[in-house]
Amino acid sequence: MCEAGKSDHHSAERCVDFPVSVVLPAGGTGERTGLQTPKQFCTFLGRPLISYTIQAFESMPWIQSIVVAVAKENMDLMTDIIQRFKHRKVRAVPGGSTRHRSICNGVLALGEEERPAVGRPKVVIIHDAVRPFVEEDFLCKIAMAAKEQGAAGAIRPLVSTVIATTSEGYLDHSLERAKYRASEMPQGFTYDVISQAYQRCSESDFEFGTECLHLALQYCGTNAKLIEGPPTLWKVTYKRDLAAAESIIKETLSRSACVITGGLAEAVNLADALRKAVGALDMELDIVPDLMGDNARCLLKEWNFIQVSVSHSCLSEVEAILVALEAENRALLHPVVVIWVHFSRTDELPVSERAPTAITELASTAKHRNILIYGIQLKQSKHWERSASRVAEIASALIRERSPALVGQLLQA
Ligand SMILES: Nc1ccn([C@@H]2O[C@H](COP(=O)(O)OP(=O)(O)OP(=O)(O)O)[C@@H](O)[C@H]2O)c(=O)n1
Ligand SMILES: O=C(CO)[C@H](O)[C@H](O)COP(=O)(O)O
Repeated sequence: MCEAGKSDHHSAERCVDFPVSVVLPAGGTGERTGLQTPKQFCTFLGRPLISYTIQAFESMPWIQSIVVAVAKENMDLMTDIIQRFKHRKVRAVPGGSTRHRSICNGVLALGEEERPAVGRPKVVIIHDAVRPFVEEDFLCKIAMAAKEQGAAGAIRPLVSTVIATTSEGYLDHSLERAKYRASEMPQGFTYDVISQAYQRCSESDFEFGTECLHLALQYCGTNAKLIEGPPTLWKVTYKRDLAAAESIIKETLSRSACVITGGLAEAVNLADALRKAVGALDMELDIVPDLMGDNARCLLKEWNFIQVSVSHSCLSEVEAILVALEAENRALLHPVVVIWVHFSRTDELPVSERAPTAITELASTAKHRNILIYGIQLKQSKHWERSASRVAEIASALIRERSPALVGQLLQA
């Protein structure tokens, strides 16, 4: 059995040693958001929601292929998203007029796979495109249970009581809440169970049904294993859910940063003071002298960089970070934040007066490459440690907000 709870690719790969493919229904219009754009194509930090969901699955090495079912009118848009964000395992197929029809098209497409390297899957995971936060250890449990039982699905406790109403709008009866669960996604099925369920189900199921697990039970006699999932599995349904999703994405990107000091004693002291101060703001800092050799691992790990420059140094250190980030193609999926902290001596003219436009110009070029540069200035003085906690507050706010409007600004600590 899987070493449940461990979110590392290797343990998941050891557990899931059979072919798994994913169907993402993304053919809806998102009427309940009240927006023109279907919610799966709404963008967060410059990237559509559907790309976040795809990326979550694509990053798991044991997922062999992903089929996305989209409305015909959005097929070009979807193809563009797949190319722009370099999704490698994905194929788009036409969706249907209901969610079940879209899922069925995706399952059929898995059976008609033409690429010889991608065989018919043992297990098919079905997951709404509008649930972007899927964790590997949980998905692993669903895949394993689906292989063993034929079907498995995520559940959550109900937050409200479910009641039945009379046709006149009065209370008929209420259900005992503790006995019931909300059925969420992902769900997993053996390929044979889900394909037979869709071959056998009725037009009425296709038109009005909302539950794939029910089709497996009714048409294949397969009782699904139910597994309680994390709260982040919730479905983006209303406009407020889009704001909540954006806030979770920003929070995930803001947990840590890499501080580059150049090895100078004053910069290292400042970096240590920053580390203490951001600790109180729930952020962790890695402090390195440069991004060479082993330290280059920060380029692969971090979305945020703080370059501490002392005295007369210029923006060349920031330029070097940009070159390194571009070489790694780091800003493809998320905007990367680079904060230049300039620590000047008391007798020195502030950068804002020496080279007022340098940071603005550099930031404006970098912004087109999805790298957001901000500047913070502080002077060495007896009270510089107090200023250091101010730098930490400003840096943490810039990292959390990732505001394109503030790029190129040189703020005073
Ligand atoms: N004909 C449809 C309808 C829905 N879906 C997908 O099923 C998932 C869950 O459905 P839901 O949240 O109901 O999405 P919408 O149908 O788009 O929303 P609404 O009901 O508010 O219109 C979404 O990823 C949606 O794109 C689909 O693939 N094909
Ligand atoms: O969670 C579910 C799985 O059983 C829902 O049925 C699914 O997400 C469809 O959503 P909606 O009914 O809003 O189209």
